[in-house]
Amino acid sequence: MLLDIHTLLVAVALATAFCAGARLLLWRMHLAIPGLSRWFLAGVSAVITFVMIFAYGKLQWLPLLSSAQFFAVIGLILSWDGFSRFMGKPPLRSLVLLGMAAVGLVLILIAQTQYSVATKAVSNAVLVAVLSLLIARDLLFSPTQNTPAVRATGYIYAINGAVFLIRAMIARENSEIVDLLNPNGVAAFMLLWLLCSMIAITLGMVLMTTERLQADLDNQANHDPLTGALNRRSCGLLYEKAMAYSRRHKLPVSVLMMDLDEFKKVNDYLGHDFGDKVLCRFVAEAQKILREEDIFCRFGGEEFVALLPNTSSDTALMVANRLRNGFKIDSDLIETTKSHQSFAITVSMGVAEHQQDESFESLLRRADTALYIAKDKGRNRCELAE
Ligand SMILES: Nc1nc2c(ncn2[C@@H]2O[C@H](COP(=O)(O)OP(=O)(O)OP(=O)(O)O)[C@@H](O)[C@H]2O)c(=O)[nH]1
Repeated sequence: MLLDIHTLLVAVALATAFCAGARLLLWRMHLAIPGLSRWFLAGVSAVITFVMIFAYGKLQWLPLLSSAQFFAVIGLILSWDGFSRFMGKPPLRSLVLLGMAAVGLVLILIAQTQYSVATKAVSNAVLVAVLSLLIARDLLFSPTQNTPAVRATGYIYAINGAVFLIRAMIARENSEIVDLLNPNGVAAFMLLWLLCSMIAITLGMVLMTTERLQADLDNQANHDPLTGALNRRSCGLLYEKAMAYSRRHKLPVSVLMMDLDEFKKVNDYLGHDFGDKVLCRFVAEAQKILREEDIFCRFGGEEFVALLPNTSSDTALMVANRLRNGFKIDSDLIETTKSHQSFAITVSMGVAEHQQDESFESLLRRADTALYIAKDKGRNRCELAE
């Protein structure tokens, strides 16, 4: 197969420019997602790199080659910073600046003192390999974002690291052969790899962004925006599953139906915003006290439901009272800060254990009846269903 080096170089430069354009669009379309601006700037750096390599090919002026290497490394540092921001890690701001200054300085010195081409080729390849492997490590071993697109992008960076390590080894033996403008198989392979990896990485960035948007959508569809608790829609499915599991394994399962007391008064006297804060506090308290396997959701307004798998009514009543007391202590604090309005913010609960062959609706109805008995008996109490 005959591959013309200059045609390949033009193809890589064009593909890089298209990729930078795609990254610009990605960033402008999703300004709220962190890191995308860095990916675009990295794309611009890559374009500058190839323009400089091209110019070096024409002019044979060594500082152009050093600048190309400088921009290649800056591009990688910007990408790394972008991935860190995207994954919610602290940005590499100081590292970026330090890296830019150090690499720039070293490359300018190398260009001026005219070290051998081999030294430059080896040092540049090692630098690119190390940065690529660092990015790959962040993507492949992320504890929070282990998604297919993140892993796939991580693998591309890992392969890039390996390719550049091999390039460094070849450059140590023969610096001429790794020269991208030298028409030989190594240079052609390198240009082809750069073409493919640039497209694959940009595609990876697009897919990572799509995954993020999908996760945000799922989150919005399943959670109450005010308190962050699961909403009624998403709980339906989870409840069905938990009930089916308990039925199959003949395990007890109980339900807590909870309603904040005289919440209208809270809103009327202390304001709607304050009411919102009380709702959030209640959810925080519930999430602190309930177990991970318990399914807690905001059923609507100031009403909440929790399904407690593998829990009998006695234990459920104990949990309900613990939650009621925990929330009351919290509300006492609120009361002292608003001393001119003296009423306690409390919660009433109805507790019901699932009976054999009972439907979920009937279980909820019994818990609801118990809740209204608790309200009738003066509120701030938990009642067990018949
Ligand atoms: N701040 C705030 N208030 C809400 C929200 N959702 C529902 N509410 C209010 O909750 C109050 C519920 O009032 P009611 O149904 O009369 O019940 P209550 O005042 O709690 O009385 P009892 O349940 O009998 O103790 C209404 O005033 C609603 O406006 C919300 O998201 N934020």
